[in-house]
Amino acid sequence: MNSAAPLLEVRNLSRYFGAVKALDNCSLVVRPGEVVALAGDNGAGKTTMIKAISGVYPPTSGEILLEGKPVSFSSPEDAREQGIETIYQDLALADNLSIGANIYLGREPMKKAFGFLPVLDRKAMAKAAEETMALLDFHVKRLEAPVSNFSGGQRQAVAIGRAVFWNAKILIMDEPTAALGVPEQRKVVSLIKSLKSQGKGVIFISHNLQDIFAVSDRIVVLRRGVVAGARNIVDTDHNEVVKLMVGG
Ligand SMILES: Nc1ncnc2c1ncn2[C@@H]1O[C@H](COP(=O)(O)OP(=O)(O)OP(=O)(O)O)[C@@H](O)[C@H]1O
Repeated sequence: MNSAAPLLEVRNLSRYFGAVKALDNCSLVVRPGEVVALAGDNGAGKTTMIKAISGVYPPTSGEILLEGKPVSFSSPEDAREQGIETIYQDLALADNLSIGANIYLGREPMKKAFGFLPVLDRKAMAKAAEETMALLDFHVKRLEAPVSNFSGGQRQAVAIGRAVFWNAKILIMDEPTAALGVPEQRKVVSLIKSLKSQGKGVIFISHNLQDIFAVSDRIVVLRRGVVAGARNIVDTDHNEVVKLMVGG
């Protein structure tokens, strides 16, 4: 059992959209090196939960604590700066750019050429790409190739690498394996394991119970906006999780 102090604590979080209680009094905890799966049927509140944690929606009520301190986020950029990075299914990569350029996307490193002219620091980008991908133990033949050349799993690695490079403490992943073939799903599962070993906290949404059981320490099941159950993965099985998801 992981008894470290929580990296992230969500306390009694609610988010209403008019009369719709998308999330009602939901709590969860993520410790360093822990993977927490967020599961639930369509409309259960998973997306609302990650959007509330990542600064997209202010909660209607409740508290978010990061390393024990209450935080509030004015935007996803603000959440990112405080260490919470969300990777959506579209990955937000610029396809025509290299891994290094994607890592620095919107935060391009500049250097002075000839003592005065600011130019892109391509060496810094290449170094970031090399070091980050090595840290994730993920290897591609040509680091400088546009990321459009890469497979779905490799692109997922680039998006994860970017978050790691910028010191994310918590990575939230929305269906990271959904659009991938089986070998690529395995790669992403091993990437998530490497995040664990670096002490990151991971929250991931998945409909795929096999992936959930392969990589998670705990599972939080939402149903109609409330936490239907939270289990250590070793204490539950597919049957129980499905029951929690559908109710009754
Ligand atoms: N912006 C919004 N305005 C009004 N209602 C919303 C909004 N976003 C979500 N909801 C409602 O809140 C509930 C939870 O939706 P949410 O998208 O969080 O579920 P989900 O578990 O992510 O579902 P899915 O697996 O289908 O993506 C649903 O009833 C949804 O219709």
